[in-house]
Amino acid sequence: MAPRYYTVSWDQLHRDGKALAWRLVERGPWQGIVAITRGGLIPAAIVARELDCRMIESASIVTYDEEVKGDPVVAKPPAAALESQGEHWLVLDDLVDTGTTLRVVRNLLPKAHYATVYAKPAGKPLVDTFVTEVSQDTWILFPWDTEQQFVPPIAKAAAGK
Ligand SMILES: O=P(O)(O)OC[C@H]1O[C@H](OP(=O)(O)OP(=O)(O)O)[C@H](O)[C@@H]1O
Ligand code: HPA
Ligand SMILES: [Mg+2]
Repeated sequence: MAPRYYTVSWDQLHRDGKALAWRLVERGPWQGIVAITRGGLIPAAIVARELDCRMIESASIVTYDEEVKGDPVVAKPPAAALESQGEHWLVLDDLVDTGTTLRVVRNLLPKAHYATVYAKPAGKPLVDTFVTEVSQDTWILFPWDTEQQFVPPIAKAAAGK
């Protein structure tokens, strides 16, 4: 398990998604957006709203079971973007970590533009545009993977109560 966590709230994700849209608007116009499910779906909705884009395709690459990594499998190819090899399409994901997922999609859509909200160093060469970098040993906690819960006061935690 990764020793550090970077917790992202819904508000922060919305702000960071809009910051990504600002960077992408000047690179358009885009034929459409390919959202990499499932993590890319919410950033894709935020960016699509800001870029006034209504053509949304999806690609499903299954790699992780919670925090355990396996071999990537294309569970659903981005059919609408395949013919043009992704030219003028924007591929969106929530983050790039090792780059395994984007490497698979890049093989399918070599001419697309690749964007993520967050990026770790090993995955950076695979992404064209991102907003925030975190260290490789940080696990990003997204709002859909977490919930708020009670935390005891510091004094009680320190006393082991
Ligand atoms: O750069 P990588 O090492 O490939 O890791 C990044 C990918 O891992 C996560 O998806 P995951 O496979 O967990 O599926 P999910 O989006 O359905 O949660 C994340 O949403 C990225 O798509
Ligand atoms: O840091 C991460 N957070 C959430 N999902 C992930 N999938 C790969 N890396 C991560
Ligand atoms: Mg994902």
